[in-house]
Amino acid sequence: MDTRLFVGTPDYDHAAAERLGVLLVNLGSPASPEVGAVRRYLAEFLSDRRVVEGPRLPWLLLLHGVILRRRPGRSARLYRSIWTEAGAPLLAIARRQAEGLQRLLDQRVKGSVQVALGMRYGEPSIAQGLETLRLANARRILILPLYPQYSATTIGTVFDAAAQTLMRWRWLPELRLVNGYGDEPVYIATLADKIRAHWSAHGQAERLLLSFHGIPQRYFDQGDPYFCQCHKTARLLAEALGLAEGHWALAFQSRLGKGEWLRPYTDAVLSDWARAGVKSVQIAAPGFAADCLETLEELAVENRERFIAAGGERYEYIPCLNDDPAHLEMLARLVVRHCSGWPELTGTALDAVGLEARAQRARALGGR
Ligand SMILES: C=CC1=C(C)c2cc3[nH]c(cc4nc(cc5[nH]c(cc1n2)c(C)c5CCC(=O)O)C(CCC(=O)O)=C4C)c(C)c3C=C
Ligand SMILES: [Fe+2]
Ligand SMILES: [Fe+2]
Repeated sequence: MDTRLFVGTPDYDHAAAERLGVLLVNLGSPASPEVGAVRRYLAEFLSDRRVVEGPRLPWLLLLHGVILRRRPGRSARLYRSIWTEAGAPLLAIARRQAEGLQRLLDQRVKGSVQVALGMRYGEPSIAQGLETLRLANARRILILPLYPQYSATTIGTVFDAAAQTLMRWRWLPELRLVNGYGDEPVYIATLADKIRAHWSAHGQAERLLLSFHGIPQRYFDQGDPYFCQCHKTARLLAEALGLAEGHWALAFQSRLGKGEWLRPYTDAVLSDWARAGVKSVQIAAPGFAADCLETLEELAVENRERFIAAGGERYEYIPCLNDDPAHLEMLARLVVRHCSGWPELTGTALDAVGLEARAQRARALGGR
């Protein structure tokens, strides 16, 4: 453990090149699909006040007395069903995203950018990612949470964790935080291309369901913009795909506990559709940048069973953008736009890409 009050670099090399740091962040996964590791992960996740608000003491008693005794067993079984040779899918994909983004930026910025990975829960942590950037002499840092829509439960808590580390740095970097990108024309276009490619390969189902992770309804009532941002992403995507009203819907998945969460619920919509005679559906998750337990198990397996049991016949899950080249290109463009004006980009080919992306955005917004 570092016992210094503030972490500094007394042997700083004044001749060393300054770099631009990009901290790519996602939620994180347990270290292994075993019950103990899942319990540690859930304990960290569900102790986060941004995730579970409300009176502290009753919640901690419930969490440690009941939830952390029961849930890890069930969650571990589900994690085992999706675990890969490279580990948890979310983390394995995040590593490939970070490597791919580094490659793309290297081609264009000639080594002055360092990409690091930080997971909000588990490892590599946000503190470890920031330390990598500090040691790389990143004097400017862009934090890029891989959450297209803002919620206090996701991007809010990423900021908290980064701030907690930076509070101990003697020499702070310049900082920027990407606060969601779910309405960026380049994001919508990349998603639309992915869905159209699926249609070309498999044909189009009767309906498309756009499923987002839910949050408790009362967070929305108290001002969390997540619900509205999900609706905006879904509307823009449906428009880009030319989908008529009635051929698509938005729903929220992954609720936890007995309280009200954002509606409509994904599982209920699928059952209603099947009972109403809809035979084929495709389902995509535009709120997830990488496949994970919530998509690979809940969407691809659990909800399929529900739809078929209720009378549906054809159910296809369309994977997330993951490390698709088009996704990495989109992320590179996002980095460039958000780092606009920072010295590492000035006068480079990337700056030109940034200007073009801004012009594209202005055209898209002007057209609506
Ligand atoms: C009160 C609980 C939870 C809130 C609020 C919440 C919001 C939220 N989560 C994501 C993205 C992901 N969540 C994932 C797993 C997951 N989520 C919760 C609880 C809340 N999430 C739990 C307990 C779990 C763990 C799995 C389980 O036991 O069910 C994941 C997948 C992680 C993985 O390892 O694959 C993601 C991704 C968002 C975007 C969000 C709010 C907008
Ligand atoms: Fe979650
Ligand atoms: Fe789930």
